[in-house]
Amino acid sequence: MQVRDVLVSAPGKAILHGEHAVVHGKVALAVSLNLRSYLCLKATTGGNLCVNLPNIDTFLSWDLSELKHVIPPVSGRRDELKLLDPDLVRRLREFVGVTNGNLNTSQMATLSFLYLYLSVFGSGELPSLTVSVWSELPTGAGLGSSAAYSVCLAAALLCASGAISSPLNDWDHTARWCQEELELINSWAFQGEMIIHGNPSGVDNAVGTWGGMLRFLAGKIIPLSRVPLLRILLTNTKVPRSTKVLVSRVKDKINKFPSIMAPVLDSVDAISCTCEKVLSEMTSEPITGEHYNALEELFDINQHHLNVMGVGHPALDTLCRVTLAKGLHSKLTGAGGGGCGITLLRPETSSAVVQATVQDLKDCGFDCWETSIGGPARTRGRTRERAVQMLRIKGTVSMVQIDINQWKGSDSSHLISRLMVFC
Ligand SMILES: Nc1ncnc2c1ncn2[C@@H]1O[C@H](COP(=O)(O)OP(=O)(O)O)[C@@H](O)[C@H]1O
Ligand SMILES: C[C@@](O)(CCOP(=O)(O)O)CC(=O)O
Ligand SMILES: [Mg+2]
Repeated sequence: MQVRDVLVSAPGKAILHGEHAVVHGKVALAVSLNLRSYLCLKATTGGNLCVNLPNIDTFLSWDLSELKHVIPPVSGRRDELKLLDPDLVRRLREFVGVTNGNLNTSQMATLSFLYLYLSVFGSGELPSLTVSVWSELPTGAGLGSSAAYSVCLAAALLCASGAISSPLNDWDHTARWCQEELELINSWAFQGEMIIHGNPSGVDNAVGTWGGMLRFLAGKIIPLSRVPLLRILLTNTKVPRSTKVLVSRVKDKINKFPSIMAPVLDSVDAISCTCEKVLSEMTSEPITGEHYNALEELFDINQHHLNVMGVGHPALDTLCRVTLAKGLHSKLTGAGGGGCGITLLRPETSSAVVQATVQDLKDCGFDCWETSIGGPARTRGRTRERAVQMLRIKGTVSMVQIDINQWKGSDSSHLISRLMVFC
């Protein structure tokens, strides 16, 4: 079978409000980050399937003749992508040697890769491929690395199989797919997330696919096109955690104390809606200190709710305390239990204060960096460099034709060269 070589990229995300509650049908607001995952897929002739995942030290290869036996006898192309094929999952778990118990980092990534590969190609001849994925995102830290990984896999495999187009644009060395193709990528990425998370809401893969800021409610995705540019700090406490474990911990708590937890989830829903309203006001009227006061208070209230849900961590408490000492407000982002937090910076926050805060957080052993989210994200009518830069901010999943010179001197150059080793 003739497959196309593909290089794709998808962004990570930060959740402003609604993590966990979104799994239970409440509103979440999430936004793409200018940290991305990259995937290089190459057709080979060796009769095997190789996967290189340098972020998690996983380098594997299988004979296609062995893999063929994993495909269930009645497996065909499935159009219903809201549920996993239980027979294929069982066979794959046997194949990778975990029939019961939790999967580790490498097994989760391998299983979701093999699941998507066999689902996309299983009804025909299996192609010989080498797939390499590399990410700028910390893995398992709340910035949606699993979703960016799943979106890249879905986009690349669908593209290689010819199920979606490969519309490369010479002008900005990137290309985006049409809405129908993006919906297909998103629903396959959701399958990958189901293997990694167990019970994902779908918000992370939606941001990985469409980028920008989204309102997400029970599978419904509404892009928020008018949002102010916000300066933030992202802090990685480096405390490892697993989204799957935390999501199931919250579910247990809801089952144990339904009448106590329901109002908490409702309150988080109201926080997301209030935040959306404040953000919208900030684009339609002059921005005042009151807007920032409201955003800060919403962060504080939500952080308390997340502690009530049982997804806080002493390291996240430290983050909140250290930033508050400088007058800045923080909350965890993503599944919590460690991982990353987000701190809102006000327009008047001086670079001296930012630098001192970053230093204090580094002194706690955390990684911390300033970035921005939201803002206008149009790429049309700009120079190529600006377009590439804006695409990183806007963050839709895209095909990328990497010209290594383009990245020379940028922070990403060494990262991209590392990826190129595997391509
Ligand atoms: N670059 C990557 N390469 C391979 N697997 C990845 C990569 N990024 C994420 N993953 C998979 O996603 C899992 C982390 O997902 P999760 O616990 O949801 O955290 P996150 O907040 O980063 O999404 C990892 O254990 C791994 O299986
Ligand atoms: C906790 C949750 O709301 C977000 C998880 O994000 P992350 O995997 O921690 O980046 C789960 C979900 O929405 O599927
Ligand atoms: Mg995840």
